[in-house]
Amino acid sequence: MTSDPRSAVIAAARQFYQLGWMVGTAGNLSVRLEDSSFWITASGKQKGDLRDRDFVRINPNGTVIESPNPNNRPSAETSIHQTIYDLFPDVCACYHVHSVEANIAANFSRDGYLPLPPLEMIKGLGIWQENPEVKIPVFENHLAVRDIATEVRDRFQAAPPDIPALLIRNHGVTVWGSSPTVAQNYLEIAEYLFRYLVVARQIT
Ligand SMILES: CSCCC(=O)C(=O)COP(=O)(O)O
Ligand SMILES: [Zn+2]
Repeated sequence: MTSDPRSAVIAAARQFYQLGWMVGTAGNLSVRLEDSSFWITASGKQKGDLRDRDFVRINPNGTVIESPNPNNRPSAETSIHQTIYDLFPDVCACYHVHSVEANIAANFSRDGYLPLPPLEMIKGLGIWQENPEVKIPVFENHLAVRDIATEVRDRFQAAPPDIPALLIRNHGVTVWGSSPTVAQNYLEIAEYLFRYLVVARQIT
């Protein structure tokens, strides 16, 4: 029997919380199951000590199909996860966090993209090029999260992203991968690159 994939998400959330990326209930993490439904963190949960009961299971059309606690509401940002799973059939985990560095770095963007530094770490995002010119898409933050999700869908259908990540300005980063471990690695690399950009601006 395979273990419940929520355990990997709970461990990741604890680490991200300790890194200061999920303070004050910020962020939401999801994992997709074989039947295409996905578990997502319930809205407003403290992310440092999640339990299996702190999730909601969503079917691909966005409706709740399982809630271990009747008081749980799906993450307010479920529509973004739903959009990513719909656009990318091989994706099994989608992680969204709020770091200080991501919010500063997003403001270095131009014309809806943030160029990333050509560091060796880029290989960890699946780009194996000499002096890679990689950019992360940056979306405006909207009070109506569905508007962000619609913009993500429209833009990615027209131009798929270089890397499995997007930024929402003054909000945070979202990454996705083929498993919780892959998504965690992508998130750690993205945050490393944001930190690099912020520090580089300070010393150059
Ligand atoms: C203090 S976090 C504000 C909402 C947000 O951006 C977020 O990531 C958490 O929302 P959720 O509904 O998933 O708790
Ligand atoms: Zn958020």
